[in-house]
Amino acid sequence: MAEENKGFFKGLFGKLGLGKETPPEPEVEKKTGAQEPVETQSASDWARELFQKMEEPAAPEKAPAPTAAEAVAPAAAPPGAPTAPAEPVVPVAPVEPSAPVAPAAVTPPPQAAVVEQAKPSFFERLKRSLSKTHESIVGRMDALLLGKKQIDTDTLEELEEILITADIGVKTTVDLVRTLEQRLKRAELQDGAALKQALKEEILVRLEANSAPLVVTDKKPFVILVIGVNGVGKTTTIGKLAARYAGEGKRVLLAAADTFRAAAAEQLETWAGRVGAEIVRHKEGADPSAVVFDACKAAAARGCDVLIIDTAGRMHTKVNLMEEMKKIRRVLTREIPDAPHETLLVLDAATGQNALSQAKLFKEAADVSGVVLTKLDGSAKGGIVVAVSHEYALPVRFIGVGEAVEDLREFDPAQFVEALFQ
Ligand SMILES: Nc1nc2c(ncn2[C@@H]2O[C@H](COP(=O)(O)OP(=O)(O)OP(=O)(O)O)[C@@H](O)[C@H]2O)c(=O)[nH]1
Repeated sequence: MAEENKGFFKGLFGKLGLGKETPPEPEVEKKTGAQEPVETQSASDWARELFQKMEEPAAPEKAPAPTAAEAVAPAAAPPGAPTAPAEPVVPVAPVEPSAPVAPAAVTPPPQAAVVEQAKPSFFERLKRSLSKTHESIVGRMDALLLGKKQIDTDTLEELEEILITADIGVKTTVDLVRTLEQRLKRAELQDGAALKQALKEEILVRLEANSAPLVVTDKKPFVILVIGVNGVGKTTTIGKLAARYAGEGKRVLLAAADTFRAAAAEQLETWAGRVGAEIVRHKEGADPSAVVFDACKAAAARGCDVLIIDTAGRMHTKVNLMEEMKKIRRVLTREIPDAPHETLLVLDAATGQNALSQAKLFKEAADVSGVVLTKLDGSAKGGIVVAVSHEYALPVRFIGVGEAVEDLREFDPAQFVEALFQ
């Protein structure tokens, strides 16, 4: 399913005109959700159903067997799919058109087998996503400890090197190793197993110290400003968040303030239609602040619960970034005095140290209040989660482990560490 989606996404959102930065032109056309209504009801019902399923506790062992409908319902249609999600289709044996068939004659599909293959628990998927990171930390640690009778300071020095090269970050690694040295002095690290357990505990302590979920309060609208350089997965993350909140029954409005690229607004519009959200967008090249202004007005007029603002990620220098952010915030606070309620920085975990540099730049320039780490799936650089959280004291709100809508999950430090070490 993920592979299928990948191909679909690539085809649909190919980077048309990427890097093409046209100068802002006077705003000519405006398009809002009001002018082009979306089938809000059915799509949000679909999102609600999906997220109800997602919020079932992730069992490390085995997921409970879903119902017959779940067994055949599509997990997530790719963006661009019809707005109204398809009804679950229960496959039945083909019949002759003229031959009347009694209902009892319909043979149910072999559900259990389909379900087991189609729906691994989120923990299982997380574990799979972190397998390369597991290899780069735990795998190398196992090789280091192989045949070692006792743990000494040399072992910890070698562990230090492993952690630094696994993108845990220099500052966090030094802090971790110092703590392990103290535990060694207290004779707490008798063997390799004790060292591994101690490292796991210390990583968890550091993740938990800065961990906090994103709480969407009843402020109307609750404004989430989404920032990050281009290509990290901002738009996709916004789509997934919109699906989450629409699934909770909230009225969601998206603001397409990434006006540099027409495809960005189109991509967002596709997500809006798909998950039952509304959208405010202007023409390519329009002033992002004008989009924000219109979106604030629309959100207030329509009584929206959540307003999510997509921004362009082409602000390469700190000065540019600060100027652009100041402008957007000025417009925002004029309309909604305490907004944004969350400034969410999206980072691509696969970029490792680069993501860490972005966290530094954006934290200094843009008042970040939470982080989303995307593309943990298949990356060996998952250690960056620990570095971002500990080094910059930024709460990781969500992690992305794939392109599908259910692949964005609230960050749970204990679950993350467990999946990493298992
Ligand atoms: N494997 C994987 N791919 C992801 C994840 N999140 C986003 N992507 C993919 O990353 C690519 C870029 O995502 P976008 O949402 O377009 O990124 P963006 O930051 O909005 O990019 P611009 O619009 O160019 O600024 C898309 O192909 C997404 O499907 C994730 O968690 N895992």
